[in-house]
Amino acid sequence: MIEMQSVYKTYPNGVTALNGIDVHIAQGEFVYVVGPSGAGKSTFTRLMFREEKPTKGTVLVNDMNLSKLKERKIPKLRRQIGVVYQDFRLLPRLSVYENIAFALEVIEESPKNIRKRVMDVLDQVRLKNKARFIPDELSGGEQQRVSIARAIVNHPKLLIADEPTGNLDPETSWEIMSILEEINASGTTVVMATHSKDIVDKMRKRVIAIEDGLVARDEHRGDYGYEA
Ligand SMILES: Nc1ncnc2c1ncn2[C@@H]1O[C@H](COP(=O)(O)OP(=O)(O)OP(=O)(O)O)[C@@H](O)[C@H]1O
Repeated sequence: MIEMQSVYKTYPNGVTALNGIDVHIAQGEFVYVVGPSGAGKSTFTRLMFREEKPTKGTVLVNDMNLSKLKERKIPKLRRQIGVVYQDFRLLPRLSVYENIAFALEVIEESPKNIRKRVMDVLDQVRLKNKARFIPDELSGGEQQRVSIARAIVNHPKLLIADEPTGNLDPETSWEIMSILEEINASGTTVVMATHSKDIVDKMRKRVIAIEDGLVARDEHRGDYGYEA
């Protein structure tokens, strides 16, 4: 599902964030990406949905070669990938329902399908009763659940989460993790960058550690490996 071969990324300001990454992630895996601040974790995940382009090397996602992907093909790639950020990134003036429906309206789904899909994902993230609320009326954990619902409403094969629990307290973080686990159990590949030792050590999944732009460790049922 994701293949990186000798991937380098140097930003225009001269900072080299990735320094020769080789990684293979199979469909259905759950992968934590860990490592010190500034090690290249976000850059690594941003390459997967063509938010960034590699300076050198090959990035394949769902059999698409992202190094060669034409601009006009990017929407097709993004429809297969859901992305969740630390800061939720919801549209503040739209309701919960509208924030999620928006992702389907842009791909011209029928109104009937949109309604069904939005209500299904709201059920999945346990927020059906808050469909009419606006983001400001929700707790941080609820906002993150809306952003997860928005990310999965299209049935993506891949869900990328960049520190999804970074702004949340431990209890709320566990709610988010149980939802991500359910999504993964239904067959979606999940790649999650995190600084949470607690979560990584308890959930025991594949751990890819990035240090200085290189894969320093890649273990199945790995641990966080750094001090909290
Ligand atoms: N858009 C950008 N332009 C220039 N340099 C960048 C950009 N994004 C990241 N960098 C630099 O690339 C390096 C890797 O950053 P990245 O955000 O990938 O690390 P990270 O491991 O995700 O860090 P953190 O855990 O703090 O989020 C850092 O030195 C950072 O300053």
